[in-house]
Amino acid sequence: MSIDGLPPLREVIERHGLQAKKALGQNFLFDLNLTGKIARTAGDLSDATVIEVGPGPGGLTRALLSNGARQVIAVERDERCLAALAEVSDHYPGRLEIVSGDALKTDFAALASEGGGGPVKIIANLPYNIGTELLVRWLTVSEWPPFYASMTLMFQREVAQRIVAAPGSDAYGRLGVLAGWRTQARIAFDVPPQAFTPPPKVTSSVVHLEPRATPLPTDVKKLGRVTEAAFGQRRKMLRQSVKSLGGEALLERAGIDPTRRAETLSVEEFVRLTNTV
Ligand SMILES: C[S@@+](CC[C@H](N)C(=O)[O-])C[C@H]1O[C@@H](n2cnc3c(N)ncnc32)[C@H](O)[C@@H]1O
Repeated sequence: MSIDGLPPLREVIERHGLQAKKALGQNFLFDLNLTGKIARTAGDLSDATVIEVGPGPGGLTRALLSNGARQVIAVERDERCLAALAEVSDHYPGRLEIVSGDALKTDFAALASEGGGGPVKIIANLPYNIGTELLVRWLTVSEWPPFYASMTLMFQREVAQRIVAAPGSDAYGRLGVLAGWRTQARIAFDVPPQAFTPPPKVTSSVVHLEPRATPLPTDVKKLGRVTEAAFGQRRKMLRQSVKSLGGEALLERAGIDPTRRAETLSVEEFVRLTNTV
């Protein structure tokens, strides 16, 4: 037995024949200290509805529940994992809802509204192949403040660095502007490849994001067009890179020096530029 009273994860995996599938981005976490650390990064869960994407055999799910999550709603695509997850659900009666399906086809706001109330916290060791796409969807939800109070998510470190990047750094680009527009994001800690089974090729990082207290209103599609143009030619001066959107005249109207480059603009300046287009 593990400290949570359930069988050790390695045994669960073997008993249910859960060989990791690469196509599903399956890199499992067995270390309860580590899954506990991820759960604690999300803060107090006792009042929360937690949404987890990709519970797999239930390593992180178990940590969320043993760290007191009032309710966990977990969306898993791999039907082979459902029996193992049902055992976790039996161990924590009434606290784990398993949704069998594809996260990319899931309406998370609707799912959250079916929960028992309290703040919604998204916590996941995401499959790498769909992690960025899911994050972008959650950042661009039309209702603001959003349905979630926070997101605590595992990414490849390189992606995590792009999410939290500040102006002036090489990692700063479209993803950083989008994340900074809507949230305050920080890297909580790194996780080495050998913490996973099987180990991925690269180091991972847990990122914690909270919606900005003061929103920066703009049109997300327009913001996307501006950052695409600006970072499409990131080494060029803005008067050149945003020429198709109005070039020098636009930049002057927005009060931005046309000789600057995209990577020097703050998120607030990108929003101002977008609202001037
Ligand atoms: C990196 S593993 C994490 C597993 C487990 N949470 C852990 O930490 O050990 C990613 C999980 O996401 C699941 N997954 C992959 N694509 C998915 C999708 N489109 N929708 C829902 N789950 C998906 C995989 O089957 C796998 O269980």
